[in-house]
Amino acid sequence: IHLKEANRHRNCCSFDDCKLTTEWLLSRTRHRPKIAIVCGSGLGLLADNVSNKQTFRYEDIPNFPVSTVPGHEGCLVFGQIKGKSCVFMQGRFHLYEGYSLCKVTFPMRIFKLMGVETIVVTNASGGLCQDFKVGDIMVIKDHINLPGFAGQHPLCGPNDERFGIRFPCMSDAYSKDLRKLVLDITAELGYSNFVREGVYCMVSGPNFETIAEARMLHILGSDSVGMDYHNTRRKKFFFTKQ
Ligand SMILES: O=P(O)(O)O[C@H]1O[C@H](CO)[C@@H](O)[C@H]1O
Ligand code: HPA
Repeated sequence: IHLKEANRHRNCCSFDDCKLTTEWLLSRTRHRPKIAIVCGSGLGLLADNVSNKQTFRYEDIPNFPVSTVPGHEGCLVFGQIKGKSCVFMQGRFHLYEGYSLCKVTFPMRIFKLMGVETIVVTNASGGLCQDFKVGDIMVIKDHINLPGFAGQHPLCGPNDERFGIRFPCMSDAYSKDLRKLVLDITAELGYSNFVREGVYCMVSGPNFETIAEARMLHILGSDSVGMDYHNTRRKKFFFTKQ
């Protein structure tokens, strides 16, 4: 038990650590998801209505951190939506919980090893754009990784090419096709008046921004700000709810 607890905080994000966790999961589920959905604060209910549901508590998964924030259930849920296998994170990890960014992003490596190709990330965030209203949904088209500027980055350290290249290109981080799909579908549903596109800025939290900080982030080009690490590569996109 002590070792299990220690591993939650130990970095243990090596290829072998990730392989162990992936094999543990794949030997316990028949699901082979191609889509992963990360549920932000209060959005865990997205996983409630999947068929053939199978749930693992984070505390039972080797090397997985646990959720410590209210509104983050702490479960990995496998299931099908319209016949497509998906995996949901009911609760994500944050830098402000005391986890390293390597640990915060650990599930992304597991998803990659499991064969996931598309990641949908959702979170609660603060609107900076004057046109946004409380409750609007923003589809993220690009981001500013503020902690990354100060060396807080999960890809710092030795690079294992099995996970990807040393210098990933980020000029097309969020899939244009998927973003268009969201905008088309929400328009069809008549939601266009509260669905926006914009630039998300990550800060470490846990305090919300001062007025001066919020103004600065807006001047720098951010439309919304949150404490969630979403630094992703291709084929991924995410929503953020203001
Ligand atoms: O939806 P989540 O991930 O919780 O995002 C944001 O919401 C919480 C603050 O209200 C913080 O955790 C912040 O990161
Ligand atoms: O206004 C905010 N700022 C940072 N993180 C947040 N998460 C929810 N709202 C906010």
